[in-house]
Amino acid sequence: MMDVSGVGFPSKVPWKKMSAERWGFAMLDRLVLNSWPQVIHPPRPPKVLRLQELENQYCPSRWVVRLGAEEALRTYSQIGIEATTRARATRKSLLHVPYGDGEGEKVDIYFPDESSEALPFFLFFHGGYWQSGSKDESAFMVHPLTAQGVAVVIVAYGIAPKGTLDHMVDQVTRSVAFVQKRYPSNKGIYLCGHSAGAHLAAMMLLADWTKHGVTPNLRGFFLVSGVFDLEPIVYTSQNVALQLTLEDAQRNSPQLKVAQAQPVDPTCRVLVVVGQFDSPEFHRQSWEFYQTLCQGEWKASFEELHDVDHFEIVENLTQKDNVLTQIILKTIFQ
Ligand SMILES: N[C@@H](CC(=O)c1ccccc1NC=O)C(=O)O
Repeated sequence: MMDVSGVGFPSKVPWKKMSAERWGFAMLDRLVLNSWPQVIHPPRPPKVLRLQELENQYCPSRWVVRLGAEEALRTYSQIGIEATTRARATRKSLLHVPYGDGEGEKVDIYFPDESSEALPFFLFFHGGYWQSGSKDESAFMVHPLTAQGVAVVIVAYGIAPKGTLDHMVDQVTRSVAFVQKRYPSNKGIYLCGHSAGAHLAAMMLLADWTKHGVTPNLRGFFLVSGVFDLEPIVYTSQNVALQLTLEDAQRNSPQLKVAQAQPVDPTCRVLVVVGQFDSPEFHRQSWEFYQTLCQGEWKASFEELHDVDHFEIVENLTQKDNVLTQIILKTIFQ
């Protein structure tokens, strides 16, 4: 018998909705990943099977239970486009504002009705495995947040294969510094990222602001269904466009570095949140990152959101009475 007693699993995954075959693979994969690179007994399964399962774990659309994978991706994109069209038509905004000289280094800023600049600023970094998505389809949360007096900034960054991950991290750092410089009387800067965007937001926990001539007034992080240890990504098809070496992946893994980093402001909140229907690997990534934050001096919390998958978790930010929208507003106005 395999000893699975050490295989910690922090959350309620929808086992009932998951086929026995998927459950078996998921468990097998946890055993392999948790013991990687040591040899485990009984012998490891054939390499091809492990790679297939890794691929599966890191393909969020395959874990959507309410829709087929392609339809889930289409719906996500459609809701993002609709929310962005509505935000641009109904909110006061500054669109395509450059935060740097590089191609595509632009932000869209959406404002509440009041004309003050002494507002909380909420920056959003979209997902898409650092190789898809754009600010032009990612203004999900603009309506409910601006309605409550929060300025929302949707950030564009140069995706792969043109952009490298190191460059994306640098761009995101400059976008945060830009907002602080442009709105020095802000009432707090809050960073939110989804999936790959949560990784980019988490890298800001490690940023060296001295190089940027400003220390942003960072008051909170919302890391939604993120990837914080990039090593497994190297072995998936996502790496065809990304071309990460193991060293690139380690250098850009907040999971490996955040325990040693010092918060600029120890009262800054870090919320790690994952959807109930995210894959076991996504649950592991979020839970382990949260645990590591707790070992350091970060004021971290963890939420598993009931009855949502990798895409609904962000789609629902279009709604004011959604649980995550309410958590965000409570954190900002506590
Ligand atoms: N090709 C991926 C797409 C994906 O992962 C994704 C798409 C939109 C927003 C976030 C995503 N995941 C991580 O960044 C999939 O099929 O799930």
